[in-house]
Amino acid sequence: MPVSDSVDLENAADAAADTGAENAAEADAGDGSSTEGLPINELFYSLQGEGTLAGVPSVFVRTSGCNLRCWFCDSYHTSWEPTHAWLALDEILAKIESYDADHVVLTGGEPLIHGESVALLEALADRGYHTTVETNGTIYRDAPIDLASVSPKLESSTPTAERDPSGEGEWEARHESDRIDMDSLARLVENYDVQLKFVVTDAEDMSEILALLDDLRNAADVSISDDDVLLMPEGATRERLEETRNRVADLAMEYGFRYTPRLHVDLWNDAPET
Ligand SMILES: C[S@@+](CC[C@H](N)C(=O)[O-])C[C@H]1O[C@@H](n2cnc3c(N)ncnc32)[C@H](O)[C@@H]1O
Ligand SMILES: Nc1nc2[nH]cc(C(=O)O)c2c(=O)[nH]1
Ligand code: SF4
Ligand SMILES: [Mg+2]
Repeated sequence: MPVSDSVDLENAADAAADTGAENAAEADAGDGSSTEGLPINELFYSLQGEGTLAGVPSVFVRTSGCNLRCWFCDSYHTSWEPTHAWLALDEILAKIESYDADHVVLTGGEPLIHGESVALLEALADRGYHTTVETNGTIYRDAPIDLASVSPKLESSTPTAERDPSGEGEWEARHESDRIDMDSLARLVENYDVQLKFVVTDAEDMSEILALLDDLRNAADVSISDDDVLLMPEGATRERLEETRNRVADLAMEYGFRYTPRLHVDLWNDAPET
């Protein structure tokens, strides 16, 4: 169900030169109070494809800019080569309200690098929407979030020179040092309903997931159920998912975690606005 009424990227010429997180974050006054709107890469209506709400019709708001660079990022034009239109909150809300949906998914890029995401979430809560935020878990913000869909990044996401999609590993060290922030993860699980959604390629990812869960259970003063831990196969295309999904399903059964499909990839492959 790709949607025709997508955001206008034609005015984004300046923004296209943007390196991502740095410039996008400049719009944030640093105290979560920026008023410049948000850099929007796409805004569309689809089915939630991942996690415990898979299958729920939802409006997706995809901000641009990210503080990490996963080599496998399925949203290349929000991270490695960001493009976006700057939209005022009113414009974003009007587009969301043009769809007949109760659920809104705020994603990116990394939506929580933008202070203005808080204002958007507050406006959505005022209007009665259920909000999911898809986040890499490195940034905590206080906002009305119904489901924090947190996807901590494993070592297997790091863009080494061999895996870098657009360079020779320039982001490797920064990604590796920033990908886990235990304090932010603990605050997220303490303050929100959370699903922890790990992108898994093979069995080598599992020891890191177990160690991270141990650390997080020690750091947070709430309990974390294995039911809230989801294994998601790595793959931005149907072809790639064919290689990973059964392996990951077997790992979910072996370790007693949930498996989540990537419904949108099954349905629409890697088409934009799906
Ligand atoms: C593009 S990210 C945006 C939100 C946030 N930056 C994050 O990573 O959680 C949305 C979701 O897609 C997942 N993802 C990105 N690329 C993927 C891939 N190639 N295979 C499986 N999941 C992927 C992320 O882990 C995250 O759960
Ligand atoms: N259909 C659909 N479901 C999704 N759930 C999380 C997504 C994301 O990119 O954050 C996503 C997405 O891009 N499409
Ligand atoms: S953290 Fe999310 S948006 Fe950023 S590069 Fe990784 S998958 Fe892409
Ligand atoms: Mg996606």
